[in-house]
Amino acid sequence: MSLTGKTAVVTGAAMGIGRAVTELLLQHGAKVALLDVNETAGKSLVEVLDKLYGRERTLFLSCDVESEEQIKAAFLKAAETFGGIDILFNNAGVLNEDRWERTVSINLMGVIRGSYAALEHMSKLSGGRGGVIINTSSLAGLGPLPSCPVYTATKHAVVGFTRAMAAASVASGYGVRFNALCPGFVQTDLFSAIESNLGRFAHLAAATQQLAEHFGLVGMCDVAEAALDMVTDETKNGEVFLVSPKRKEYVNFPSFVQ
Ligand SMILES: NC(=O)C1=CN([C@@H]2O[C@H](COP(=O)(O)OP(=O)(O)OC[C@H]3O[C@@H](n4cnc5c(N)ncnc54)[C@H](O)[C@@H]3O)[C@@H](O)[C@H]2O)C=CC1
Ligand SMILES: CC/C=C\CC(=O)/C=C/C=C\C=C\C=C\[C@@H](O)[C@@H](O)C/C=C\CCC(=O)O
Repeated sequence: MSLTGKTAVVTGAAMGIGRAVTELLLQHGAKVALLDVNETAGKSLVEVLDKLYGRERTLFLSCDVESEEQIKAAFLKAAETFGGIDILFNNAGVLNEDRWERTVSINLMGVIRGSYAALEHMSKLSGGRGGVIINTSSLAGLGPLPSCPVYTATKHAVVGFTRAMAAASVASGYGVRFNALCPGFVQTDLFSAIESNLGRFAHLAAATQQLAEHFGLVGMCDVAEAALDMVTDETKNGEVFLVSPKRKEYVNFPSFVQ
């Protein structure tokens, strides 16, 4: 799948992994609607991107993925501006074990809200032209992090939701692929703020720091390239891409259907 002329929506696009994916999508010819709750960061990034790629290929929309209303409005504006939506990257996420309901609302419910709102524009059953949705999970979506059980739960749930939606899409004829991205530790603001966000598990911060040292940091470019692979390879549906310093691979899950 060529990205030239395609329209992508990226949530949490203003910083970190979302910014890296946004820039890679633009480099490959896509138009990108950048959605983020951080208006200052979003607007200053778009100023930079406009100089590199032209004003007609980017659009910043202030959007809190905790709000279905804001998601729907942003997706409608993106579709009206660029003539439809082909790619959605549900990337916005936080790690906060103290404010754990908000963590669930953003990391899991935000992915569900975004996926369902995007299908209104992307599904072939509702006049869309199909496409692909990439949901950002984590290596913590494949194995537990004792220092952040709620974050772990949201990321495991994103994997399960993505794989189920991939099957539902085939069975329903949406024409929309669903894949999950599972990065290891990446040097971003989220990663930098871990120790102050572990809440009742703050006493486990050292163990998590040791785990990060054990795994090492994965490069932002490697993460973005993995996301791009799941976008452009039209054979990928229901796939989970693990990206850590030592492993860049699609995960094989056991089948329990006898
Ligand atoms: N940094 C890491 O080690 C890893 C991060 N991830 C995941 O990658 C995704 C991006 O995280 P990072 O780039 O590391 O974090 P980051 O903190 O650098 O960027 C997150 C972006 O999401 C935005 N955001 C936060 N809450 C939002 C909301 N309610 N609505 C809209 N935008 C919102 C922030 O303003 C920010 O621009 C998250 O889902 C995170 O769980 C996954 C694996 C590893
Ligand atoms: C703390 C989260 C930091 C950044 C966000 C993120 O999603 C990063 C995830 C990176 C790696 C996750 C690794 C998960 C590993 C698990 O499968 C188990 O191997 C960990 C088991 C024990 C951890 C030891 C401990 O923390 O006590």
